[in-house]
Amino acid sequence: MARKCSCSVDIIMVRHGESEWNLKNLFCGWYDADLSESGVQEARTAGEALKKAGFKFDIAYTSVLKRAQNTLLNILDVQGQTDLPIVKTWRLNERHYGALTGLDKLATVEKYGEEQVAIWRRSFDVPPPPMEENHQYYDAITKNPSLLENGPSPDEFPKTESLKLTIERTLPFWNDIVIPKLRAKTRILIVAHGNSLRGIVKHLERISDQDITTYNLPTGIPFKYSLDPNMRPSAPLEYLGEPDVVQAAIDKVANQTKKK
Ligand SMILES: O=C(OP(=O)(O)O)[C@H](O)COP(=O)(O)O
Repeated sequence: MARKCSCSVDIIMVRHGESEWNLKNLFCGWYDADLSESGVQEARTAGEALKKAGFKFDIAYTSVLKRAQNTLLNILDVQGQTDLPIVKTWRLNERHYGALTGLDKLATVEKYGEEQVAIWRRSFDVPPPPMEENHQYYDAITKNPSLLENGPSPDEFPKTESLKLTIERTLPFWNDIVIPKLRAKTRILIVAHGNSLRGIVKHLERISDQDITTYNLPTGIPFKYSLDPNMRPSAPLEYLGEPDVVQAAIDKVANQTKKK
């Protein structure tokens, strides 16, 4: 009888809980907004879901931005692995939202129209206009100590990013760091952002440039991939949450640019 092979390996990813700027409905990108009160609660609920499902990890990866880092710390606090090694990388940062950083999403729709904002927000390869030095948040971003310590080199530092550009700097992390660890059966938790994770999901599920434009990830709900020996998922991502709760959280993100 042929031996059954448990060759698949799981990886868990989470978009951080609601941030103060998600709550205010502002484009955030590389601005270092912290979690809102509900964001902290979402993170703790994510920790409970992981604990209930019995997940244990060997290492966690997160971005250099505090909304992702604090989500991770809250998850680990609840799930019981506060001593887990944590690696921070700018390659998991949210996409840089360029000149849109700090703008209200609905006010931006009113000024530029729904179609233009949809292109900036969800098109695959059209970046928002670049952030110039006179931008209100230029110094807050370029002088953020966390970004100076663990960020990109000055020549890699973006002024804006499309999803395509975001994927181009996230994939080296996936291919060079995550894949070898997964091959060694390391149990990995990644806590990152809406668009850096959309990039990874697009890559794994081979979602087309067109279809990714309507794909949204909810805040604070962990999802799992089981990857085969070729590091390909045999199925779409699986959320650790009730389907109606997941769908409501996805719709909330999709509707951020729609009038109530
Ligand atoms: O910073 C952001 O994402 P994040 O809250 O996942 O870090 C963006 O403002 C998300 O906005 P979007 O969903 O309009 O791309």
